[in-house]
Amino acid sequence: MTDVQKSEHADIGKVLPVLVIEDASHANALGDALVKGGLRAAEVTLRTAAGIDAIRTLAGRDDVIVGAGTVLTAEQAERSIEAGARFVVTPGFAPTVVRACQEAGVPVFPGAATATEIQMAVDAGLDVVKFFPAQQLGGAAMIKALSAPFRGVRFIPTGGVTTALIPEYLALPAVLAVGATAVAPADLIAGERWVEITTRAEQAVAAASGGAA
Ligand SMILES: O=C(O)C(=O)C[C@H](O)[C@H](O)COP(=O)(O)O
Repeated sequence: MTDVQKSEHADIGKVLPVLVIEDASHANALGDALVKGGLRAAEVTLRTAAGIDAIRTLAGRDDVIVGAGTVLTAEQAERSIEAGARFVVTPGFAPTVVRACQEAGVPVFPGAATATEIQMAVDAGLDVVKFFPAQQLGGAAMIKALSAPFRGVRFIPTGGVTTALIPEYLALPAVLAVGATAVAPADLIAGERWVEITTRAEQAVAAASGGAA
């Protein structure tokens, strides 16, 4: 693994909002809402056509660390990185995508749901995986079990992670951060409900630091 990757792990913080943005013109107001709520990293999914433009907009800000999510192909990884993505997240493990990110020197957090997939990530030189879909796979108990043989691996559980579940996941030393759409759900973004998103961000930050969810 590269030094770049290691040194950037901490930059995503403890809570990574997973964003589904339908209209790229929402990106800046959304960035403001998240930053105001105490979050600085965000994963913009490529589930929507606006994803790349939203990444480009957020990458232009020095108060936001933006990554790309739902990256399924090497070409999407390259386009995201060209748009300014500082990290790449994938739902499963694709060697071509991992390689494209490594060649670009950009951290990649591939999805892993089984010991075999974690082992593939380790074999590719990685030490951080997205554990997806976390809650459906057995949640914190499953990560605890999987982390026993993979001592150096850190997990970003994502999928079904509510604010109330954040403390349980972050209590595990193997958990680097949690990912969730719950901080800024697509309907709140589309409805431009920035105050509510800031409140949700604040609640997530409080939950992550051991305060009330
Ligand atoms: O499209 C992707 O690759 C993803 O990023 C999947 C998301 O991480 C989860 O769907 C988030 O799950 P929820 O927080 O339960 O909504």
